[in-house]
Amino acid sequence: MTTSFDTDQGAGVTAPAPAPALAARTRGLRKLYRSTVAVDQVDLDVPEGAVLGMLGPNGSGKTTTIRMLLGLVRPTEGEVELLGRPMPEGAQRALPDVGALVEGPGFHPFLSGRENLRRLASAEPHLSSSDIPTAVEAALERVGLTGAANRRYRAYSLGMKQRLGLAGALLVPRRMVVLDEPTNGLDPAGTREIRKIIAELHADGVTVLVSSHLLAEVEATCTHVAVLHDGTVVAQGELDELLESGSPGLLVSTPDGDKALEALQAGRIPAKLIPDGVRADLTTATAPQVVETLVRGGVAVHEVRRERTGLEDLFARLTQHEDGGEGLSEVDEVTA
Ligand SMILES: Nc1ncnc2c1ncn2[C@@H]1O[C@H](COP(=O)(O)OP(=O)(O)OP(=O)(O)O)[C@@H](O)[C@H]1O
Repeated sequence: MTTSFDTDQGAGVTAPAPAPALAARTRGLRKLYRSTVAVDQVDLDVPEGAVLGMLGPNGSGKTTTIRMLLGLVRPTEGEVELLGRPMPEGAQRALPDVGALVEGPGFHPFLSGRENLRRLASAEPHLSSSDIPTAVEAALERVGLTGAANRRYRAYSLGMKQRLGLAGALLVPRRMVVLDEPTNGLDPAGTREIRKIIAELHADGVTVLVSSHLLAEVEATCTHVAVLHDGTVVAQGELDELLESGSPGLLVSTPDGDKALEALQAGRIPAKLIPDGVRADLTTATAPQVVETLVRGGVAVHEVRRERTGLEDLFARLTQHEDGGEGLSEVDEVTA
């Protein structure tokens, strides 16, 4: 099942909204490793300015998709477009505007963090050599590595290596930043810093694509989400819409609970009493119909909001294995 939220939903009532500009898109993307299908028929849309969380259990194809987006892996079939350029052919034009933190960045083990970053900076087409020292120091500062900048890379902890990779992604202002499991190996303070950096990038209008198997991380930082399972996208869209779509309930706060229940029942809308009002079922009625029914029935409606599914429930439902197991391990659930 693929749940997508096209902007032209509801066409026929009003003119369809223009499709959002996409910072990245894939169509019919497929990657085979011998007989292993790593990614299958993936149509991914990354709207410009979004923070899109790519969620999926281990082995669901997140890293392979990201690698194909960045032109690091050639698709077996399908199309990839990054900042309007076909990949991997357009890599030279697209990549200078894309900062990426992907597994195993090629840092030199015997050079310090700072020296590694300087080497990386010298390969940045958007950075003149006179600006390299300032850009390197700013990036080190931003990821909290200034104090450890003179230590050799091989002496870095996993978290420090992640931070250095992130510093590389942030050396120059980018149009898009792609982060594959950025909080891997980071302690809670490091995780919070990553969230802050993602929020800053978002505020600056940068598109962020971040893969994660940590639901809380995605729920806290992302505007959009794409859920992968066994190499396919099983849901994608705005996070809020996705969460609301999972639960067809409208929560109505009212001091007239009994009266509200009576009015809804008379209107054949299934409902039940909840502590501060009623919950109306939206499988047969729309939210405006519920409100209209209540107002016509003389019910004082104080507040109306859609019931939201937790991302954890939604994710479990979408990635449930046929054997009944869920996509998350116990460790993940504890960490999330
Ligand atoms: N280089 C490769 N050679 C062979 N198989 C691969 C290779 N890279 C990935 N795969 C396989 O493709 C599938 C998808 O892997 P991928 O790393 O993209 O998933 P993922 O969602 O990023 O997983 P994780 O969260 O564990 O990093 C897995 O079955 C994996 O074993």
